[in-house]
Amino acid sequence: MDELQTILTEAFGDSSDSEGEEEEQLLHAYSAENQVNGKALTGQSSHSCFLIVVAAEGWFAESSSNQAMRFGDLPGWAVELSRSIHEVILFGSYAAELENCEKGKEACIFPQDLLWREPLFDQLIANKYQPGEGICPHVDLMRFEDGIAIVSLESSCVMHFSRVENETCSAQDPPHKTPVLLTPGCLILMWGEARYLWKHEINRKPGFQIWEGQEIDQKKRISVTLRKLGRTD
Ligand SMILES: O=C(O)CCC(=O)C(=O)O
Ligand SMILES: [Fe+2]
Repeated sequence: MDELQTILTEAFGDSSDSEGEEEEQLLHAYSAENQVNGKALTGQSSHSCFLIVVAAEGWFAESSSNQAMRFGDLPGWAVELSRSIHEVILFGSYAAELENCEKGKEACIFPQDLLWREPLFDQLIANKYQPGEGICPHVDLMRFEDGIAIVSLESSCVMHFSRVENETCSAQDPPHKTPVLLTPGCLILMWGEARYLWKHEINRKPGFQIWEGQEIDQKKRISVTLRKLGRTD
């Protein structure tokens, strides 16, 4: 097994051993609210692999650089990452189905048509945020297809989701925001309503990163977002 595979296996587990207990512990399907189809699948503690590969790419070597993008052929590690996300979704869907079956609910972590498209992702963006820096409320550009994955690294933070139609809210009537806790190594999957009808944001200014009544200490944070460009024909 090559080094990259070892690193990815540490982060996501060995998908070939789908009956292993390790994998069972590996994934904790997490969803903030049922109406938000953004799910986070939390891997084991080790997410240093992505930091290693991001460093190896030489991205962020300059303190002034805080964003790197790739279109089309993704670097090998991102292809591996896409594969791991695919495996995680397959396993997570199975686990969610079992759980929801008992509750008589429908389960879908990521739609099958998106999961099996080729390639799963062909655009990558890595963002580096210093403490206090975040991202304003937005819906990702329509040039990207449905089905977006974000891997959140280093600092924990809270991502807030708010309905698009809340745009007209006044200062007296601020939009309702649904918080989702992102711990290091979290995978966020945005599709359907969560991708098109909800804005997402990370406000890391003091007073906004509250989880269970506690302000989360904000450190440097890196995220890796994977998307697929829409067809132009
Ligand atoms: O940094 C993040 O987790 C979010 C990134 C994001 O929303 C974007 O690049 O569109
Ligand atoms: Fe986004």
